[in-house]
Amino acid sequence: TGHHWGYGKEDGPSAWHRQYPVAKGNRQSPIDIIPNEARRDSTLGPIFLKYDQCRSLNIANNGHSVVVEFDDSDDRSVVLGGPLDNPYRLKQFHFHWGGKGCEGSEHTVAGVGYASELHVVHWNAVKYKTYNDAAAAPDGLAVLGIFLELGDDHRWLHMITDALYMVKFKGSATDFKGFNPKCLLPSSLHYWTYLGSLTTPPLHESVTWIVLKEPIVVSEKQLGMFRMLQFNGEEEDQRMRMENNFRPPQNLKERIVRSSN
Ligand SMILES: Cc1cc(=S)c(O)co1
Ligand SMILES: [Zn+2]
Repeated sequence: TGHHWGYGKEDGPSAWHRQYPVAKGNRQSPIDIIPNEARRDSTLGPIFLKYDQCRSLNIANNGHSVVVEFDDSDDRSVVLGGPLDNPYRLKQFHFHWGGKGCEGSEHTVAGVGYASELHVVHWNAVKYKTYNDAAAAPDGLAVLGIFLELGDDHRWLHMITDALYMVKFKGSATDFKGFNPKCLLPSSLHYWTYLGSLTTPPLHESVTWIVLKEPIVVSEKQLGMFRMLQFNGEEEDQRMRMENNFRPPQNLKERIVRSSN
């Protein structure tokens, strides 16, 4: 009920602080990553993505993005290593993108954005009993950020774009079994890491960000399929194309970004 947040003029990122004051906090995301200012940290090991036993469940339109959810009832699929003190359980992944031909990533690199950004969300089930507890804790979440740049068709992205017509409207969902996000990774797992937040309300400052340096390549045609999604529900008479669902970079404040070797 009541006025919900969105990406429009009245309800977009510049207005979120009214209902979510943490929007002006000290560890907000995304940020502009400046490679030359990132601290190379030899104590930062590689990250490991153990996704072989992952079990995808469904794909849904939540009115803000398209989300693929996983069975997180055990430690079958986790991310570990790098800046993380223990394994974090795979929960969901979703995307942020721009309008046709425009930038739509959330993190930028030396002021330059990409066409889109994939977020793979994991939670600390070692320290927290539920995802919701973890989502509100300073070391509760680990989100892998992967940039999408425009070029040739991505060999596997069609598995997602082929399903988008089933989740056109807010509140729609459909079965989505047997999808392994490993197929959406670039060849290198070199990364930048820093302490930040969710990039959508409630903007909890609970995320250890791991942003991969190497983008994956998708075609304008494939990315255009995401823009067939709508922010609105089927019953709403105001049709709003789902695009530009990204938050702009936030103040780094007293943080440093570290770089894997
Ligand atoms: C949990 C979660 C994380 C991100 S980054 C997002 O955009 C929405 O929900
Ligand atoms: Zn996100």
